[in-house]
Amino acid sequence: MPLLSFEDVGVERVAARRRVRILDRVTFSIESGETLGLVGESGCGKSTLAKTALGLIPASSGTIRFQGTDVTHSKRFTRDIAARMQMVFQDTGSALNPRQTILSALETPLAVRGVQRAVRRTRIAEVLDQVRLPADVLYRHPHALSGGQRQRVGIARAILLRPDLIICDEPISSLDIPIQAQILNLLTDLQRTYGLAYLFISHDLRAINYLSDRVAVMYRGRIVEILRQAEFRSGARHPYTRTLFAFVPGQGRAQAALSVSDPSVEAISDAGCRFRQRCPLASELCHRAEPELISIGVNHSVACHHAASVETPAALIREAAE
Ligand SMILES: Nc1ncnc2c1ncn2[C@@H]1O[C@H](COP(=O)(O)OP(=O)(O)OP(=O)(O)O)[C@@H](O)[C@H]1O
Repeated sequence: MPLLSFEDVGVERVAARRRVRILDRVTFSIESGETLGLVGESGCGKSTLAKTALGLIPASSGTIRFQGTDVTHSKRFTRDIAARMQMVFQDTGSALNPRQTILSALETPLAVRGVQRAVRRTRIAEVLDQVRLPADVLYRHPHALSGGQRQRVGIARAILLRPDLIICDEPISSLDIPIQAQILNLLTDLQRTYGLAYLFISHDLRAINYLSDRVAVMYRGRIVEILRQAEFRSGARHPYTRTLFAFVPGQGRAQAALSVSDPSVEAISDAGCRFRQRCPLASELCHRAEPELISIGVNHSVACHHAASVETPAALIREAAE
């Protein structure tokens, strides 16, 4: 049984008095202890997906299950499930209350669950040690800490209740490069200690590659490909996934492809493939019908009419070498 699963999940919001579809038939699952990387350009719906998983944004359609329990509607989102699914945010500053000391930020989730004071203090000392923060941070306020230290506090708070899944939404993008590497290593160590699963959302393809077992690629509100990390670079079938790595090894242009923001939401309601305007393979069929996300192998699904016929980057590289 997967830890978390989305089946055909849709999210609609009202913007400028119009209903817009932000997530469209999103389907994926995360197994216990694995890391699913989620990548896609700005505005494609990654944060919305994260908040929907946590019950913070209601799904308009589809089914969300956590360890087999249907949690699509927030009423089913019990305190127990909320404890087992935690989040680490991008913005280390606003994720913590500026008026609260770190001790109070870490004590509150335990106190509301009725954990005794002495047990709370022992657990807080334990998680501080695990995120490699000195005990004196407890008496400071968030503004007195560096960005990296604040993110460690965010991670400490996320592991306090021993969750099964942590959703990390761009957890390193506001940090300096050396600190980013430390946080990635910390996440890896904690995964081993707790048997954690991560949904790891990032624009940083190197971070995605470093941490993920599988990678889900999102484009304008839909998951267009899911594949094993080992195949992300060389076995991708969707033309959008392939553009992400079209310019390796420098990766600069790939990052540019990820930061393009053209989520013109109206286009989502069109009948055809949402990537067709940017796709070198677009055919008449792509203009007419939206491709479904279908399995094309072990741990590999793709939503492209031409997935079976296109050469993978690995094949193209081999061809060029011959
Ligand atoms: N409350 C809302 N009402 C209407 N539209 C919204 C709302 N929240 C987000 N959107 C729109 O939904 C789309 C997806 O937003 P979301 O923040 O999930 O994208 P993202 O992939 O996380 O982007 P980024 O990488 O920049 O954080 C965007 O076009 C955004 O403008």
